[in-house]
Amino acid sequence: MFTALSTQRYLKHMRSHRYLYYILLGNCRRWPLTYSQFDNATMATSATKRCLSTSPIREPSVGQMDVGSRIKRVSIEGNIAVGKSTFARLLQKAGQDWEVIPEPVSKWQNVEGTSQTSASNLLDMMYADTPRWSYTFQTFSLLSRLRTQLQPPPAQLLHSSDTPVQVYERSVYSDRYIFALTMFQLGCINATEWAVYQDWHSFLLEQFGRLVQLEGIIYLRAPPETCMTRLGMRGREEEKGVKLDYLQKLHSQHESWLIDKTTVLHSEKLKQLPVLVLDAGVGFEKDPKVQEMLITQVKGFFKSI
Ligand SMILES: Nc1ncnc2c1ncn2[C@@H]1O[C@H](COP(=O)(O)OP(=O)(O)O)[C@@H](O)[C@H]1O
Ligand SMILES: Nc1nc2c(ncn2[C@H]2C[C@H](O)[C@@H](COP(=O)(O)O)O2)c(=O)[nH]1
Repeated sequence: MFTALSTQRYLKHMRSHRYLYYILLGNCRRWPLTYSQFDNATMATSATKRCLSTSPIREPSVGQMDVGSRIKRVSIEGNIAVGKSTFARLLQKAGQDWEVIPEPVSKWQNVEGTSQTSASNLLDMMYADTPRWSYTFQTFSLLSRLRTQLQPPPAQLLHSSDTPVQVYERSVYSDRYIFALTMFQLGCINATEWAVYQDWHSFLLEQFGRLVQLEGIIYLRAPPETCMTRLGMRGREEEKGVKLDYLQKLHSQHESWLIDKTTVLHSEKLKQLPVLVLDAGVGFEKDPKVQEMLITQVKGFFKSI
């Protein structure tokens, strides 16, 4: 994460960004919980303690930073219902040195209200009236992804002797280059909203610099028709109106960004990011042999980046 920064430069960087960092991370809530925290009941207590803690954010100590600099960060990208969460759970089970952090969908489904207002389901609102709510949705999804990517690694990764990796389900990059861009191209975000969103995005990423950079991307690739079938199987209430042509559009957007490299990106580093393309069309859920093959590819990729 901080490979090119010396400890001193890193400390200076953290100090100069402390204000923004505190605003975004608030009172040290790890948000959202990781898959291992979801899955492993024995970790629930410590996860809850971490989430409820009102102590300052978990900034790594100087000693931790040397180890922290070894931690790699990778995002899992792919179409809606391609199997990212399923694959993420598989990764979490396979690697003790991997922390897999889910997409904060539940936060979008339950935007906290105030004393005067009740909570709202922004995901539902976005699908129900896409032109009205897309810009609001993108600003909130960007903020929540930024929070996710800024979470310092847990101690277990800092003390790892192997290849520690933080794996995010989607990223601030897919927020812009897949969804916000698609919404703009579909006319659901107007030119002014698109300009404002991009300005925010560029500014925040510039401010946070290396803290939100990735070392690699895993692209789960499958035909949109497969995703449509899986979306139906999952049966998420808010997605009932999603049509195949929307998934086809998102598929093309992923292909332009990660395969054809024709998407106009704001950073050279992002263009050079290594991408592991995995065939997610195969049914790996109940096939231990396919799972093993996928994990082997992922391990090789993590070592290579
Ligand atoms: N490789 C796969 N083969 C068959 N079904 C899958 C596969 N991966 C996921 N699924 C199923 O597809 C649906 C969507 O998967 P999910 O992991 O929630 O997708 P995503 O996180 O990409 O939206 C779920 O019902 C899941 O059980
Ligand atoms: N308009 C947007 N929709 C988004 C974005 N990120 C996720 N989503 C939607 C797509 C799904 O309905 C749901 C969760 O995604 P999964 O692929 O994990 O099932 O949220 C976004 O940035 N913009």
